[in-house]
Amino acid sequence: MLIIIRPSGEIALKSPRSRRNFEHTLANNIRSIIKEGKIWRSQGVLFLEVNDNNKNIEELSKVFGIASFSPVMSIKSYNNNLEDIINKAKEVFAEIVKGKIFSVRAKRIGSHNFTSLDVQRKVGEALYPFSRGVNLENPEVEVFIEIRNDVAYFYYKIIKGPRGLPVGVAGKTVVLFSGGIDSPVATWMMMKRGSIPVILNFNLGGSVHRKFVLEELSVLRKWSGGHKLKLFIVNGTDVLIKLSQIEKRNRVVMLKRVMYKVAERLCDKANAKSITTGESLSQVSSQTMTNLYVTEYGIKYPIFRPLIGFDKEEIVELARKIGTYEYSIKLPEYCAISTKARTSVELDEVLKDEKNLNIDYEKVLENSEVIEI
Ligand SMILES: Nc1ncnc2c1ncn2[C@@H]1O[C@H](COP(=O)(O)OP(=O)(O)OP(=O)(O)O)[C@@H](O)[C@H]1O
Repeated sequence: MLIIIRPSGEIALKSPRSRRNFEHTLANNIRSIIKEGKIWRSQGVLFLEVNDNNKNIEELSKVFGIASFSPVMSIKSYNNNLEDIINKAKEVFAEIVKGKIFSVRAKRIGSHNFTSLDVQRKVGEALYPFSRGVNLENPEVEVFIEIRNDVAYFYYKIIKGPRGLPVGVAGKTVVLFSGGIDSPVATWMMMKRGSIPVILNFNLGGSVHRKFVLEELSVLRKWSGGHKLKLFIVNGTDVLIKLSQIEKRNRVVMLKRVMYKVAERLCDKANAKSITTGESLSQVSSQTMTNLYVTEYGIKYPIFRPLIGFDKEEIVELARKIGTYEYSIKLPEYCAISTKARTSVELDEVLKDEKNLNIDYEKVLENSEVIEI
């Protein structure tokens, strides 16, 4: 089976060098998902040749960097002969247009002694007797012919990809991953922009928490362009016990600060250049602008919050589409940390608490469980 894969529109807008790199990463990602066959680049698209029974093809709709793809039939070296194209079109499409109102769409790259309009008209005429008529604006089925130099491709299915950029082109980010609804969506958004997530979870609910995090990550793994996901699980209850030494009103922001600080150490270790969270402005009291300012004060890496402007309904909609929602909602409430924060903590107080607590972030990270998914 031959498949034509169209990269996201924005890849085509890059400089020739970046475009080549992006397409190359996309091809590698596809290769590691499809696991067999041949893949090659040609004039802005990728071609993939695989066994007809390859079930992994469906996974292409989750590969970032793909705008769409189509299984195609092709004829080679037809010597600029429109008759050959018409005959092949009849062979491929007669059954598809049978009893239906249809339209033919044709595109061309290269020099030929006919135009795309000629192809549409002639193939339309040839298919007409099999059909119920032609309607260019509102057909029941569309059939496509794409002529690229001396090869003509025929297809009738355009399957959408998720667009975005191939995972791997944008470097690594450490994601603070709670297992709630938001952070899996934030992880997905960063992968959509080409970043490889390194997952950091503070376990606050023992084996139940661990189980849901792993399940959500196995869903996200389907969107990772074949890249393995590395998960670091920190013992969050140990941290909570330490935090019982400070005033209740500062604990939630302090816990978040500990998370950011450990994430900072993990960035150093994993060569990641940013931290990502699932925070959305003012969603809960720990996510007010003041509290976010205090939480991230002095952190040396940029903090990305891809959901900052989203409301909960929008996030839920995305979580459903991604497939993590059904696991996130089962995560018990005790794993949510933000319910009892003051909306505006004092930076000086928190910095003083931090000094007194004197947590060894390096050690916290060293003691984490590391899993590769
Ligand atoms: N246990 C945790 N381990 C790692 N990161 C966490 C943890 N709890 C919270 N975070 C990070 O802080 C962000 C905000 O968490 P918070 O509990 O305040 O809000 P939330 O809306 O419930 O987020 P989520 O739905 O992702 O749990 C999370 O999106 C995540 O990035």
